Amino acid sequence: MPMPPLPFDPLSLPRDKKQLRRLLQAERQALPDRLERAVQLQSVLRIWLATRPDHTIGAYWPIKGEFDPLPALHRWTEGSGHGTGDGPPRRIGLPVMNRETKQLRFLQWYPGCPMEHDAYDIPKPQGTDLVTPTLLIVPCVGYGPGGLRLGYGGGFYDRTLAALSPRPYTVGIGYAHGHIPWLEAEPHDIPLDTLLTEEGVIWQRDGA
Ligand SMILES: Nc1nc2c(c(=O)[nH]1)N(C=O)[C@@H](CNc1ccc(C(=O)N[C@@H](CCC(=O)O)C(=O)O)cc1)CN2
Ligand SMILES: Nc1ncnc2c1ncn2[C@@H]1O[C@H](COP(=O)(O)OP(=O)(O)OP(=O)(O)O)[C@@H](O)[C@H]1O
Repeated sequence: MPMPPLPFDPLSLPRDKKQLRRLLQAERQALPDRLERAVQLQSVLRIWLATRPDHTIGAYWPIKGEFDPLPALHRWTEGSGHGTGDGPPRRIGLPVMNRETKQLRFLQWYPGCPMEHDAYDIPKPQGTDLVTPTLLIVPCVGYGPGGLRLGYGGGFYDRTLAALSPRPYTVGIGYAHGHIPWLEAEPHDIPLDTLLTEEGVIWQRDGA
């Protein structure tokens, strides 16, 4: 289903990364039809997940108007191995920041599990099992060509991905207004494998 045009002017995006992050977050909060876009993105994510072989997925608890991936993921946990009905259990992990290494680890989450706040006041699971996701759902403030991602500027995902072996598959998720056609990679940027918006699978790395 095509969405109505976005009410923002992409030509007005500032070149300065700090200002760009701030503007895109304000645009996201101000999206007049964010609910409709979120519903559309839930369905894009749910359908895309059905193509994946994973049993453990790392996600995030939405903040600052981010898309909430947890409804689609919770539904995913209720299915099992490629529709055969009896695959291994499916698990969701949420990120926990390590202050020293500035990397993320993932603790199992299920609806109603014990939670506490992290250093940025983001809810995180408390005392649940550490999990090893084979797929990471990565929230994007913005995104550029070739799977390039703009986050909040902490560098947590890049650091985490640089340290992980094997590296999980990464799917970036965000609303279409976050498209920055001229965004350029910095040396530490690790491109995403796939990008999803409410408009569908908008990018996929060759061979991914
Ligand atoms: N929902 C969600 N959870 C997540 C992330 C994310 O992007 N989204 N992260 C992805 O890495 C990690 C947390 N990273 C974050 C980094 C910065 C800020 C933040 O609020 N930054 C302030 C500026 C703070 C400063 O300059 O010191 C801001 O944006 O106003 C929040 C989360 C792990 N959890
Ligand atoms: N692998 C790494 N090793 C060391 N420093 C890194 C690494 N990756 C990123 N950084 C540092 O983290 C900082 C923020 O990176 P960047 O601007 O790419 O953040 P971001 O991806 O937008 O944020 P986030 O992942 O937290 O949402 C940069 O100053 C960068 O030097």
